[in-house]
Amino acid sequence: MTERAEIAKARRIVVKAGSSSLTTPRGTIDAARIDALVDVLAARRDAGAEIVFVSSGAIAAGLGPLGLTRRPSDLATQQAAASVGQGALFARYTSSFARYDVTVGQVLLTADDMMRRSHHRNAQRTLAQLLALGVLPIVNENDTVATDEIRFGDNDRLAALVAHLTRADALVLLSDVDALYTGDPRKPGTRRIADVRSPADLDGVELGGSGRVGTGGMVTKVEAARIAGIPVVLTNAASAARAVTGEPVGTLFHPVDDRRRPTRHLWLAHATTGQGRVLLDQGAVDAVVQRGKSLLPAGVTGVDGDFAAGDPVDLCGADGRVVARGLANYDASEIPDLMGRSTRWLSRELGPEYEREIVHRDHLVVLTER
Ligand SMILES: Nc1ncnc2c1ncn2[C@@H]1O[C@H](COP(=O)(O)OP(=O)(O)O)[C@@H](O)[C@H]1O
Ligand SMILES: N[C@@H](CCC(=O)OP(=O)(O)O)C(=O)O
Repeated sequence: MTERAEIAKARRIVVKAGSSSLTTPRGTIDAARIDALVDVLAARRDAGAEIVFVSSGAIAAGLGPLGLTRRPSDLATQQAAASVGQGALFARYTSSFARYDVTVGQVLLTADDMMRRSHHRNAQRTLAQLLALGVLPIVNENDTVATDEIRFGDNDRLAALVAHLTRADALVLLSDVDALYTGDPRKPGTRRIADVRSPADLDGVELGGSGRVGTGGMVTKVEAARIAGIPVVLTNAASAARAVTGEPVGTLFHPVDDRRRPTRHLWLAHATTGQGRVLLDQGAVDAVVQRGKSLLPAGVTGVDGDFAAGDPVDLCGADGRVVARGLANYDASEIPDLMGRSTRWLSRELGPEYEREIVHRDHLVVLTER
């Protein structure tokens, strides 16, 4: 089955719309375009799919009401605009979906929520429950509390992570451009790319910056497609109806790997950042990367950073390259006394609780295939 057919048959679809598709140049919600998009989502839902909608546009929709003519550069004003705009957007979604008797639920997430395993699980459970209750979840970043350091900024990566959270079958990214082009389509001579089947298909493609009100441009969309691990269609809002029914519009990013990885692995690989580094000798790199083994203290040669047991840490080879990420079983400060020792020695000398691995294989994901 081609991935286009898979989209036509998808039981659960995450659809993400960028700011430019939902707001006017005056910095207000674009009610007509929102209604048109809601028509599409309601129809696809009627045809049997569960839809999770990721909506940007809070900042852009808050500009007009605050008398701002362009996106502010400081975080506090962006957050104020998002607070105003998010309310306006959600009110419109509520009334627009009500035309179809569809109840919507607002889910605001931060990058930090995605990174913390317990928050991630809570978000997963809430989304599952909303879907079970027949509610259509509408997700955005919780801009009012996001800080500059840990912020999605654009919603493309958030949409890919929501696709993981909900185990969606397909992801549709709606932008102000109808496809990925060989270069910024605002320049002459660029060509549409209909399919991206492997990273090699992106060789020589110029991934430019964002349009009028968006953030991230094509770079974040291509990145989102890479991490989603499911078929991803990129097109514009005008082609949304055709995109969600699997017609050959826009650009289809084919998943590189057919295997669906467990949510836990996707979370570790894409939602977390290493809170420190554990250095491995070559034998340990081989054991972890080639043979899917746990990381034992014997193969550790060093540790960097100030992480606590349970934190995600990067596992690095002798050359410093990150080969895997996993949840540490020890605080960083404990590891120097353990490294290079056999588990048997540690258990005999320090007690049976020291028999545990530095990182257990169930909480470890190999990153070298990226
Ligand atoms: N290679 C490319 N192909 C398509 N669009 C591109 C490319 N490089 C840059 N762009 C620009 O990216 C913009 C879309 O990104 P962005 O403004 O962040 O959208 P959104 O608000 O939908 O997330 C388009 O308006 C387009 O001008
Ligand atoms: N969470 C932000 C997203 C900002 C943004 O510009 O995103 P996008 O339009 O998807 O590139 C908002 O709602 O304004």
